[in-house]
Amino acid sequence: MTERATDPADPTEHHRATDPGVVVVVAGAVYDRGRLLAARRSAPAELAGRWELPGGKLEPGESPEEALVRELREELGVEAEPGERIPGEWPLKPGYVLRVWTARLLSGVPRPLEDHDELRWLSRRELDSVDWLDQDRPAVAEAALRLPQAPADGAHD
Ligand SMILES: Nc1nc2c([nH]c(=O)n2[C@H]2C[C@H](O)[C@@H](COP(=O)(O)OP(=O)(O)OP(=O)(O)O)O2)c(=O)[nH]1
Repeated sequence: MTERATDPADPTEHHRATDPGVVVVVAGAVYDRGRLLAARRSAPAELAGRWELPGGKLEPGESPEEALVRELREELGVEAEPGERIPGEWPLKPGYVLRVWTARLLSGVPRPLEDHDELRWLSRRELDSVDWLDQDRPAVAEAALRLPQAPADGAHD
């Protein structure tokens, strides 16, 4: 069984997830050095070849942040730390909504282990260079607004 949302219409809804009507998909706007991670789906056929934010369905008893950490570990082989939720909620297919959290890589190099066949790190000006799933575009636009500045060339820590 998959965990479901209470009020898919309420963008202020952060953590309640009990409505039997809607499946919550939690995805990560994973940032590293001023770039956003994009993942190309390998399945199902109708989504294959399109790009998305990595993540997956909230499982019963999990917080969204826990789900995100689990999904990024399973799909990409990395450890990540969730940050803020990106305000908003985006309908996917009927009965599914997308919620997005920012995330920062703690360790590992992302690899397309599950559900994806290619990964790319995109700078702000490269964000339109991949064919995002239509339903992800508003979330990606919001994620872009929060893209941390890349360290300046030659900058010292
Ligand atoms: N992860 C993710 N899924 C998305 C996005 N946009 C979008 O339409 N989807 C769809 C694809 C899938 O139908 C559904 C998420 O399912 P999934 O297959 O990624 O989730 P999962 O890992 O929990 O799936 P499962 O294999 O355990 O069933 O939402 C997105 O940005 N990220």
